[in-house]
Amino acid sequence: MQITVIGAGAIGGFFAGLWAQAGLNVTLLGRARQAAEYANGITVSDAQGWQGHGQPRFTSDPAALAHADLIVLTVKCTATLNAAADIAAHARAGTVVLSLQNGVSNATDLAAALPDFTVLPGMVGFNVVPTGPASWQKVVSGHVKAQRHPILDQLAAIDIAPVEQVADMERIAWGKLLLNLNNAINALSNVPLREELWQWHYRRVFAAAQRETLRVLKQANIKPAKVGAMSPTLMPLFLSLPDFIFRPIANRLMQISPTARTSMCEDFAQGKPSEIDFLNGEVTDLANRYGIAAPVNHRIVELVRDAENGGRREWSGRDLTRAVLSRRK
Ligand SMILES: NC(=O)C1=CN([C@@H]2O[C@H](COP(=O)(O)OP(=O)(O)OC[C@H]3O[C@@H](n4cnc5c(N)ncnc54)[C@H](OP(=O)(O)O)[C@@H]3O)[C@@H](O)[C@H]2O)C=CC1
Ligand SMILES: CC(C)(CO)C(=O)C(=O)O
Repeated sequence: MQITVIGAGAIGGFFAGLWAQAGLNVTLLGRARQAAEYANGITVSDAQGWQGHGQPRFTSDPAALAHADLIVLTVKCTATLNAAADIAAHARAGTVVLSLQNGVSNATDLAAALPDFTVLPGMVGFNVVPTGPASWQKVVSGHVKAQRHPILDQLAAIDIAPVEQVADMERIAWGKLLLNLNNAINALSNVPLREELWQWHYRRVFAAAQRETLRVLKQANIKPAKVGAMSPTLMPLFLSLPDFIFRPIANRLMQISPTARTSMCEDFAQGKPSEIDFLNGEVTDLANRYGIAAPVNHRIVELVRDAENGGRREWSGRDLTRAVLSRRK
């Protein structure tokens, strides 16, 4: 049974290393420039002190997809269709493709591009950061979930990040998207996740984006699942609490290491296009389809696009609140 992970970044590097150290047969399909970095395997760890080392095969040749029994896609949403073209060109028809990406539309897009393959949506509920070359650490508590399929049984019992199989991923994907509404705020703040969430002004913007999204989802009759420590409807209330109440409760509910940053913050740092269209952009698209306004998410999309085009990147909580919330009407 061969697993090929496409994308040797944070999520791909972490899972390829984790699964290889657990004894699974793993190939990591990355870019040619990454070959030297991954030549001696991958160190994986968590923030509680666990550490392991795995040695997946590294290749930058998509022809290697011909040997895969399970393909795990860990590229950014902006790269999904290019990766799908590689899969269509090289992998065997019928191969299972698991998307471990954020957003709600990757699996649908993949299924449309790969009609002869079995596509499974998946969700990674935690954050991964580099701790050195070919060295990845899980720095936020959380789970991995995926659409049920027998081929995933081999990933179910792996410590640190077991893959839980579920019957319906749509509600879970929307539950995760509610958390990912913070990715843009974190990127625009340009401070680590914990430092950002510890500030009421940033949380106000996050809560407003969530409230608006919950209203849109209600119209669309989508009931987002609980993905983090709290139900989706309680989250905006919790985020709106003053710091002196929020911080001690948050400390008990979630582990966020001081180095954690959202993946969009990393995109900004590396000058890569962000996934904004697949996160807050999904909300504004859905709102448009139902003829309702989503000014908070709309404004956040605008600010991220502006930052990507050279505009302001380091927003204080107060300035961001003013820029997003004062123009709501
Ligand atoms: N980072 C995190 O902690 C979390 C990320 N996620 C989600 O997981 C997904 C992956 O994110 P992340 O790991 O951070 O992304 P990264 O940008 O760190 O890694 C993606 C890698 O895939 C490479 N890539 C893109 N297309 C191909 C291709 N066709 N063949 C081979 N390699 C390719 C990219 O190379 P290049 O840059 O050259 O294109 C890059 O090295 C995203 O949807 C993200 O939102 C979910 C939870 C947490
Ligand atoms: C941080 C986390 C886990 C939730 O926002 C994430 O999904 C990301 O960084 O993209």
